[in-house]
Amino acid sequence: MSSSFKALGRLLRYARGYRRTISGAIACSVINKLFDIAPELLIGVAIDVVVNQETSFVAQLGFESPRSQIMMLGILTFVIWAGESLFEYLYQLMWRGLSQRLQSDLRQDVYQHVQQLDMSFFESRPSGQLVATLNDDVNQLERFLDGGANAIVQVLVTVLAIGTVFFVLSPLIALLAFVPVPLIIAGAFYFQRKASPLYADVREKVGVLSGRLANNIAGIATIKSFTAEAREAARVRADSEAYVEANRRAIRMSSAFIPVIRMGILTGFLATFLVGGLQALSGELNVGAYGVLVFLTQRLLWPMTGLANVVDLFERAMASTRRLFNLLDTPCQTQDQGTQTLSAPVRGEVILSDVHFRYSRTHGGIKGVSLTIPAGQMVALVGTTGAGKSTLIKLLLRFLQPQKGALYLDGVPIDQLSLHELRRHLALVSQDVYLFEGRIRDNIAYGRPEASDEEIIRAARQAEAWDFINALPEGLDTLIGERGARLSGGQRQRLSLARALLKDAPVLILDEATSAVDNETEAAIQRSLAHIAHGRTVIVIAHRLSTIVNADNIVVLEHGEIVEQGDHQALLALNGRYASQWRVQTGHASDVSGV
Ligand SMILES: Nc1ncnc2c1ncn2[C@@H]1O[C@H](COP(=O)(O)OP(=O)(O)OP(=O)(O)O)[C@@H](O)[C@H]1O
Repeated sequence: MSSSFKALGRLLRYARGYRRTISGAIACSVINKLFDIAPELLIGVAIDVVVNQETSFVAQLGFESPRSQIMMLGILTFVIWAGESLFEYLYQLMWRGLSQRLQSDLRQDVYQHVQQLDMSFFESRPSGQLVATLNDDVNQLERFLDGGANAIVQVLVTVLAIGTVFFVLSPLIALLAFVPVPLIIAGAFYFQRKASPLYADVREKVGVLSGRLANNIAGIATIKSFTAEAREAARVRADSEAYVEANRRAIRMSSAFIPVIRMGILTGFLATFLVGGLQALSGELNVGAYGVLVFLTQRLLWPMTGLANVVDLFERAMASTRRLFNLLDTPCQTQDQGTQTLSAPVRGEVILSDVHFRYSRTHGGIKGVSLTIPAGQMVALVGTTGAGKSTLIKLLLRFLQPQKGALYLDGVPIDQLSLHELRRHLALVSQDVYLFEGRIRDNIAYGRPEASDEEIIRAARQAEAWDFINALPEGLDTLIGERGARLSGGQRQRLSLARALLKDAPVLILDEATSAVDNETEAAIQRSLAHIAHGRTVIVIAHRLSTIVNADNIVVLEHGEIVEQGDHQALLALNGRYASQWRVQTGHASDVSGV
């Protein structure tokens, strides 16, 4: 329970900027509720007018004739109903407006924070879970603010306002009618305490389910090719059932609440009804006051049945709020505090000095790599799978932080540069090409949205992508589908190369750009490599050694360490791991130990 109020406190602090709207919304809810219970008072006053006529309560206010008293009550009734409607309109407008603003702010803030988080954060959880938090959890909060917040305010006003009327009219009956109130409130909090972990569980389960769905839809080709549909359907069923079960436990708890509350209400109502009736009969209590008390007991106690729903909404919303703030509180390991800038023109010299990095989960990584890549050179990283090639690239991009050693760009330690300053000088064609849904033009221009068509076409030509783009009926305006689904693998590779080239960074990094493509694309990339290497530093991770024979330096990695380096001829002459792998790949295999 306390954690829910903590979450609420946090939410209120977050919503500081909306303090005026919140106060306005609360004020409108309060006024609306006061108007809402006023007609019951008027009924009592009307009964009093009819029974007591010239000696009635209204007569004492100066309206002597019973007719003028009734007319006055009619006008008052009109004003009260009109006021109630007006303030209902206003509080709806304010609460809903607030809910829209807050949900949008929170979603944007959480998204912006999540975007800054380290790659390891994304590797350690299913993306669907994040999407669930950004969508479902934000929506829960919206639902609470749309209705729940107003309901809480109005229940409080009801108790206070009706309580005051009761004590004025008959303190004895007030006591009797109010006996169930603490019980009901205690019951609501008891229920809330029990329900809280159940709702946390519901949110958890929905996250798992969304994660599974998103993963499966993304991996649908794999599922189909392994004919694993039945197995996946069973897993989705299990997750979906777990969600149903978690909800069922929460529902069982919330459903028990209302019948219990109703019995409490009955006690209060009966007490007012019987004791008040007897007092009215004996003349101790005014008939009108008796009417008011009987009506108001209902108005007091019935809304409390709604308390269960409100607490329900509140709990769900606070479970979601906690998840959102947890994301917002997730610290970013990669410090972006560098303030140095590189002096122009950036040459693109990269130096690694005794760099160590170990992944905590797999103990893979790199150990003590020192390497100088002079500006303008092409360096190839080769080595067996898992040797640490991609890890080196991630360290250079500062997706990872070295545990020891340092990396330099143009002589400046890269952690002294802001991430923006560092990354704008590095262009990456990554292992898994990611294209965005949209037009070819926007994908190529992703790094420089302001690029002209001429520049886009030049980059496409350099990446040997222009021929196929030009052959498409809609050319650069062709929509390529999610992740570029309407293009071939080779075309996707070429587009991502064009995208990197258009960025025109002094350092170009190609991570296995040639391993997953057809021979023609490989040849095309090889041709463009020779062309694009001109005037910039190129770091290539290659599996096909034929693509990098012209590299200035070929670095062979094994188990995270450099074991050989030199140009193609030098490495062949060394007759070590590179030479043996070269023989395997060119068909002169006498030794099959892989590089
Ligand atoms: N995110 C990660 N978390 C934990 N361990 C990792 C992670 N990424 C890579 N590793 C481990 O670190 C080692 C080096 O991986 P890396 O991806 O750098 O190899 P690579 O040389 O690029 O391999 P490949 O050529 O197959 O892509 C491997 O043993 C791998 O299991």
